Amino acid sequence: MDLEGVSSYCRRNTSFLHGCKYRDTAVLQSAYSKNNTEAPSLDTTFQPSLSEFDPSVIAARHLIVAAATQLIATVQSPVEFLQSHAGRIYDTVTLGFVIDVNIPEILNEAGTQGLHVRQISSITGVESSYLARVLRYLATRHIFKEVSPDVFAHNRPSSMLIKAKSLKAIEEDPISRFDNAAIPAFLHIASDELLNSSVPFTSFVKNPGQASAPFNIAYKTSKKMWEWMEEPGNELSARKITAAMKDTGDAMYPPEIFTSGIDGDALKTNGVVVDVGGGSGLVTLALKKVYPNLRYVIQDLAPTIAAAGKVWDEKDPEAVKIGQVQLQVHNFFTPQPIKDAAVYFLRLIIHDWPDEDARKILTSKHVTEGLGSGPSAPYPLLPNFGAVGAGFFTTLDMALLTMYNGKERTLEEYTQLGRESGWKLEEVKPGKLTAFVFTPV
Ligand SMILES: C[S@@+](CC[C@H](N)C(=O)[O-])C[C@H]1O[C@@H](n2cnc3c(N)ncnc32)[C@H](O)[C@@H]1O
Repeated sequence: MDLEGVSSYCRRNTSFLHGCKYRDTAVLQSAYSKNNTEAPSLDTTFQPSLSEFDPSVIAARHLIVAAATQLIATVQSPVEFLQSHAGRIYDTVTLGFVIDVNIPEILNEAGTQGLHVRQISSITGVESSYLARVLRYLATRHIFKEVSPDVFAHNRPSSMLIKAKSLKAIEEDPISRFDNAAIPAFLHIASDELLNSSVPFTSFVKNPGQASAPFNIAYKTSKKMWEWMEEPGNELSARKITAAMKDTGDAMYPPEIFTSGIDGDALKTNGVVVDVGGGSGLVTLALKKVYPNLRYVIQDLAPTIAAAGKVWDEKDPEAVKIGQVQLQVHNFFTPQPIKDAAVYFLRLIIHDWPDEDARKILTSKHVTEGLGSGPSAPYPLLPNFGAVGAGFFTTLDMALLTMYNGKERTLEEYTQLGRESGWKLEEVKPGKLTAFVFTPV
């Protein structure tokens, strides 16, 4: 069913919700045609276009999804509604499985006519009846489509599961299979490290004194996940997490959300920006494009800095060669070696840690980023747009609790954290990722 079909179906069947009405789907359609791109269709693979970041598209999309989700919660039998929620664990499990056995790449190479499960079985070595059941579970939830009985092909959401390498390259070098494939890496982590760590969730929350986080109970380690990743045997986890962090930003967010976090033009030429816990330097890449007169230091733990070196060799080797960008091994619980930086930029760092550790990290930093905020949805929708608005951040909040006993913080919580560590909250720059600007007290 195309967009107009969904819209007219909704109009015919309910007059209840503000969001799921013709106006919003019409806004979507006109925004796509303004950008000369096709409005989304479930039947075609995802083609990124400018329209994805068009503010009117984002606003209309949020309203439609918030309305549709609320409509389901309202009209579905509460028993069925809860049952379907309890079963969502299998969304995680089946997504992890298809990614693990490279089905997205196999179907990509098969093309639009799709492939019978028997043929998928001969490539993966997985029994075809299991494949049919898993793929049907996902196709029933609009991930992949069953083009004829037992024949599956890609659709719009499933096309995002395709990794960045061919099947042959993946088979030749399995450890690198998630490199440059942020979304598959993220979903695989969800079905593996995150799912394992979620088993002791209830036990931890009832008795938080027993370990640092649910992750530590599940993996029988006292190390934080970042240190655990460095142990022999955990190389694939480390590669996946680096991959998931590296490009999630590129795929999900426009670069302005980083660059608007600092007023780089107001800083002195050659002023230093320290990208603390910078991973592969995604933030620095975006900042350097917009503020080329500044110098940058990307700090992280040794294995991540080694991986970052490879990324910069590919993306901007000159910047490292001339010293404009420096990659530095630094543990942020030890004293900051760069004393006179203009800005210490922390993205997605503080939320990984409980308050006590967050206070230790915040000894010499100026900018951090946290919870998204934006306009409220109209009545009768949930003001935070429910699953589509605050939804991702509440999921992230649970994942952070599970992996590190970290948390997404509110403005008040950030203000308090700053106050307790000698920093005054100067400014809040709203956006998809809100930037909180702190200066020393
Ligand atoms: C959630 S990622 C954020 C990466 C990056 N700031 C970004 O926004 O893409 C957290 C980063 O913190 C790093 N990290 C964890 N513990 C650290 C420590 N003790 N010292 C320095 N970096 C650390 C991890 O290696 C990882 O790259």
